Amino acid sequence: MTIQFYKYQGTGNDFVMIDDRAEKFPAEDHDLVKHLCHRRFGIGADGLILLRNKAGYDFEMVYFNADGRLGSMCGNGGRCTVAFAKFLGVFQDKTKFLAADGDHEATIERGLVSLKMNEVNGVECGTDFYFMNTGSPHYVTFGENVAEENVFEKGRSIRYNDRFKQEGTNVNFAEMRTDKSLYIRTYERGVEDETYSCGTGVTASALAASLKGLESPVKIETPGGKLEVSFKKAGEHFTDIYLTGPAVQVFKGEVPAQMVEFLA
Ligand SMILES: N[C@H](CCC[C@H](N)C(=O)O)C(=O)O
Repeated sequence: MTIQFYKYQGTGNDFVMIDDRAEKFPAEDHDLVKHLCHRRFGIGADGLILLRNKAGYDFEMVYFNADGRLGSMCGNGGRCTVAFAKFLGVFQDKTKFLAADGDHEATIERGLVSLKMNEVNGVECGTDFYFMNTGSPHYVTFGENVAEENVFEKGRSIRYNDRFKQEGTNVNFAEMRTDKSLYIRTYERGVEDETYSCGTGVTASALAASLKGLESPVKIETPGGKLEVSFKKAGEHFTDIYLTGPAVQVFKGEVPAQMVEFLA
């Protein structure tokens, strides 16, 4: 069996994207997913996404982290899957799809995908951090000179501390700039490294920043590009959360049968 795939990136968060409407992909083979995501032995990606049919929805997004395990929600991956669905002709103007954390709606305008995220009910406010679930768990810490931060070392030490080592967490380092925009770098669980951008992390950081006084919409820059997060806020209850930014098809290809068999 060969595997046809596309490669997408959303602000540098990159994904192997597979049209699996025929449900042929061996999704239980986590080693295969891990190999396909490997940057030396495979295609190379932060995650792998299957687009599948789902009754009552335009499609379902099934997301795996680069470590091969089924993931929770992925904001940039969600935006890329919407762009892929549009490319495949699965929807026209507005789409409704199912992801790991439930229903999502999205639109595409001038190449920018606007993805509705799940409501956030409650944020843990620590002494020097915020912790919340935006579809995936996110620890957010604010600082200065985030460009110089050792995101890998510090992020990893938080992700593997006593509190988080079991379930894991993503760790975001955010800087509030004088123009009220945010600069964010993220250590991602499941990739276990810094990625160029993390959609659910950018969303969590924008909501955390709103508790420090920033108003919607929040403009964000990550090492991989620019995003925007808008929302409605009532205390620590957030609704109508939209993550907006580019999602780009980079190339398409085929994993040959002997490689799939070798990996299996
Ligand atoms: N890159 C993703 C985050 C994936 C979350 C995943 N790394 C986890 O929580 O296990 C995003 O754009 O939202």
